[in-house]
Amino acid sequence: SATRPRPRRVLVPFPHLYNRDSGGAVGNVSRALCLRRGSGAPAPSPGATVFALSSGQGRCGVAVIRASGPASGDALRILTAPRALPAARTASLRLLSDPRSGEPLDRALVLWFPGPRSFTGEDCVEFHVHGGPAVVSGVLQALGSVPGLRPAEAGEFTRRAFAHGKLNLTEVEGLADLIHAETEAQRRQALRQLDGELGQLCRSWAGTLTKALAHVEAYIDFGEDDNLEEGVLEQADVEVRELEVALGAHLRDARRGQRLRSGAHVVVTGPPNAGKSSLVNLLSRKPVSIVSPEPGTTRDVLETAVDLAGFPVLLSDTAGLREGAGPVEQEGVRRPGRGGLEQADIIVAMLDASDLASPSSRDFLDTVVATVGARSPREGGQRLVLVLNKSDLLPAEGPRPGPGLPPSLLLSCLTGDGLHGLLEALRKELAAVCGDPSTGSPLLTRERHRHHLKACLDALGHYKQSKDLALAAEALRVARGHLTCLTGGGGTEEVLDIIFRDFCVGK
Ligand SMILES: Nc1nc2c(ncn2[C@@H]2O[C@H](COP(=O)(O)OP(=O)(O)OP(=O)(O)O)[C@@H](O)[C@H]2O)c(=O)[nH]1
Ligand SMILES: [K+]
Ligand SMILES: [Mg+2]
Repeated sequence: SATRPRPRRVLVPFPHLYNRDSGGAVGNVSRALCLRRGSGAPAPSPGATVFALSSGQGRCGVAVIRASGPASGDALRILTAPRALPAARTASLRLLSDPRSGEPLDRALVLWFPGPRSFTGEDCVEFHVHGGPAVVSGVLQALGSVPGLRPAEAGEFTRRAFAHGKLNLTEVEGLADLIHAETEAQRRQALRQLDGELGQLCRSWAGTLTKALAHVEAYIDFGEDDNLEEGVLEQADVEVRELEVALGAHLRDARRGQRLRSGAHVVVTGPPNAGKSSLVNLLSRKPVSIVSPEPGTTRDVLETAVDLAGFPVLLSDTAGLREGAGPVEQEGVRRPGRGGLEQADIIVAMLDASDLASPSSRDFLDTVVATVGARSPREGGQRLVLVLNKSDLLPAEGPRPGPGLPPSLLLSCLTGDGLHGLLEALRKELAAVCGDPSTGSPLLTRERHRHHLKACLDALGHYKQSKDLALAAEALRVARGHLTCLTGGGGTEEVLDIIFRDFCVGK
C-alpha cells in the first residue's frame, strides 16, 4: 500500500545481514530469519531417571509402571536379572525380583523403548504388572532401590516429552484435556488438539509472518538495488492483512472451545412449582434437587455437572420466580454469580402447561421470557428453550396450550413424555454454544491461546501504523513471537508450570 512513506535511508536492525558479500539474495535473508526450532522448556535434570505408576490407583487387572531416563535400561536389567534387555518395542514376559533380597515380585510383561523413539524421547521402560496394591508397591520400591532412579513429579513424563520436542505446548494441553475429558465432545476436541491441529495452524501463521518479515528486511537491506523484486513491501502488507483476517475469525469464536473444555451453563428457571427441580433430576439422572408439591421448595441455586447429549454442562436449578416479585428478587436472579441467569449460555424457561393463565406464569412470560427472547444469540444474547411441563395434566383431546407463546416444547417430567424432544433441542443449542469439535478449524480451548492471538493482532496493528521500516519489522517480530509462544517456543517457566499442574503423577 502507499500509506507508508519509503525512507531513502533506513536503520539497519540486522547488521550481520547487511554484508552483501555474504550472499545478498532474499532467500538468504529468509533463511536467516527462519524460526528457530525446538522448545524453550528447561532440559530435564541430566542423569535423572524417573519412575511412576502410570495407570490409575487401586486394585485392577493390570497396572502399568513406567520409567524414563538414561538408567531405565539398567533398571530393567536389574529387576529381570539374570536376563538381558529384551528386543526393543516388543512385549516380553519376565520374572521381576527385588534386587535387594532376590525375592520374586511378579511375572510381568516388560517393554523396552530405547530413545529417541519413545514417548519422552529418552530411554523408557514399561512394566505391565498384576494390579494388586502389594505387587505395585513392591515393584515401585524395587525401582526406588536402583541407583540413579527417583519417583517422578506430576506431569514429569510429559514435560520430558515436551523438552525433547516430542510434543509442543498445545499438544501438551490437548493431552491434559484428554486425560480429564468426561464427555464425548470434550474427548474429540482434546484429541484434535493433541494431534497438533492448533499447533500446525499457528506454525503456518508464523511462517507467513517470517515471509513478510523477510520481505521487509530485504527492502531495508537492498531497497535501493535494482535487482530487488518489485513490490516486496506491498507483498508483506498483503500477507499481514490476510493474517489479520484469519486471526480475527479465530478470535470471534464466541469462546466455543473454552466452553466445551469447561462446560456450558444451562440454567432452569420458571415460576414456583413448574417442575424445575424435577427436570434437573431427570437430566442429571440422579436426585440432586428436592422435589415437593410445596411452592418455594428450592431456595438456593444448585449446580451439578452433567453430560447432556455428549456435551459437558453445568446445570443449575433455581428458586421459583413469584409474580410481582419486585425489583429486588428479579435482580437476584439476573445478578451475575453462581448459577444466576446472567451467566447462563442456555436458559430453560419452564412453565406449568396446565397453569399458563396464573399471575406467576403471565408475569414470568412478560418479564424473563420476553427479555431473553428479545435478544438473539447473534447479538450476544442467550439461548432460550421454552418448556411447558405437566403435559399429562392437559385434557387428552384439548387444543395445544399457549397460542401466542413463543415456540415451546411440551413435556411431562412425570411420564417422561417429550423428554426425547427436549434433549434433541438442548443438543442443538449446545452444539451452537460449544461448537462441533469434529469439524471446522481447531478451536481455541484456553484463555492463553486467546491472549497470544490478540497480542499478535495488536502487533500487526503496530506494523501497519509504523512509519519507520525498522519499527515495522520489529512489530512483525513481536507478532511472530506470540505465535511461537502459543506452541511453546520460548515458553516461560511460569506458563509451563501452570500447564503441567493439570497433570497427575505418571503422565
Ligand atoms: N402431574 C405432574 N406433576 C409434576 C410434573 N413435574 C413435576 N410435578 C410435580 O410438581 C410439583 C413441583 O415439582 P418441583 O420439581 O418441586 O417444582 P419446582 O419448580 O422445582 O418447584 P420450586 O422449587 O418450589 O419452585 C411436585 O409435586 C412434582 O411431583 C409433571 O410433569 N406432571
Ligand atoms: K416445589
Ligand atoms: Mg425446585
